[in-house]
Amino acid sequence: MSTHILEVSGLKTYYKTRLKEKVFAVDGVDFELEEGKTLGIAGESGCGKSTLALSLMGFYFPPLHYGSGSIRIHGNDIMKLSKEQLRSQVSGREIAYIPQAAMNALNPTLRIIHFIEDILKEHRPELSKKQVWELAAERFKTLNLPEKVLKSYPNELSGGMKQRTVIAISTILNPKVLIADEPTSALDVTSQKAVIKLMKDLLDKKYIRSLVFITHELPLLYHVTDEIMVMYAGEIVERGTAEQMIFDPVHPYTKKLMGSILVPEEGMKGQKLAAIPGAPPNLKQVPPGCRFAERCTYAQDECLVGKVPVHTNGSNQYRCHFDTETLKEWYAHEQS
Ligand SMILES: Nc1ncnc2c1ncn2[C@@H]1O[C@H](COP(=O)(O)OP(=O)(O)OP(=O)(O)O)[C@@H](O)[C@H]1O
Repeated sequence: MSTHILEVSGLKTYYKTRLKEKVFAVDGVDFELEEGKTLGIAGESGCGKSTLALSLMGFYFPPLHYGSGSIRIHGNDIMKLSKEQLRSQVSGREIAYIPQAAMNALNPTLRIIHFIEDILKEHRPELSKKQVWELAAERFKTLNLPEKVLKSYPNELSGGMKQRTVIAISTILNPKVLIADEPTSALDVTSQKAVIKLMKDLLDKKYIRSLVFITHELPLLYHVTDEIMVMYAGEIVERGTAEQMIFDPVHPYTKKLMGSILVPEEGMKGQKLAAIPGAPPNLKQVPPGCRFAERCTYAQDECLVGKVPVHTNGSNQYRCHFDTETLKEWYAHEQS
């Protein structure tokens, strides 16, 4: 039996602008996530990471539209459900999403317990107010968060505590998959570590079964995730184990992204995505052939036309016209 908790196949979603133009932000994405595993998603700004996260939740509200493809959680295609079924059966229970800057979106006039009461009122209506408090207090205790936070207002909490609180609230229903979009950005290093520890605790205690972690902080992905997927212009261009993606990337784009951290681990600290000359293509009108070709130093005429093959070598998959041997030869030549 498949141990895949999440299986995404041929997913295409797009924005429709006010001028009725389509922005193909997620353009044929396939991947699966095993139970108990953590997957990192990296890529430059605008490559479609957040749109993929929203799409996985089934959050299709204009201007975002579903095009085609399936999203299966434990084999059940959530795209076959109505909006109401998605809201009541999937969101928060099967899959939870913490958007970028979620901690700043908490209503400042409400105490933290209120947000938990709101969720449980909808999903566990049989619980009394006292039982909700007990459940919340127990959860906070096991996650090393002080119980008194439940009585606090959001603005009384530090940034790091607020973010950990948001994560605890979002996972109160024990969702199978948690998608965290840049959960550590804008936090100091100590708070980042506390947020990472909290997410590891959620997995260890089986409050969540799998984690999708979106971030620009490559060293974080290496330490937190089992696998990393790199997106470029709405597509997945490479996927592999965290170790392979950081230290032995195959796709020219991943190579450029990761190039700056091919140094001993200690040296990775503080590294961010390296700037790559040029800009990604306009997602309203994606070019034929390889989408990275214009910026790729290895591109040849054939890259500009035709379908780009996906190569599989063990756990590594990448989308490029060239085989691994050829690419590695070029890389070695460049270094010598
Ligand atoms: N509401 C919207 N309407 C039209 N286009 C949008 C909308 N939101 C995002 N886009 C476009 O969709 C594409 C993907 O954006 P998305 O925010 O998913 O990228 P991202 O990789 O998450 O970037 P970042 O790291 O900056 O959050 C971009 O071209 C962006 O301009």
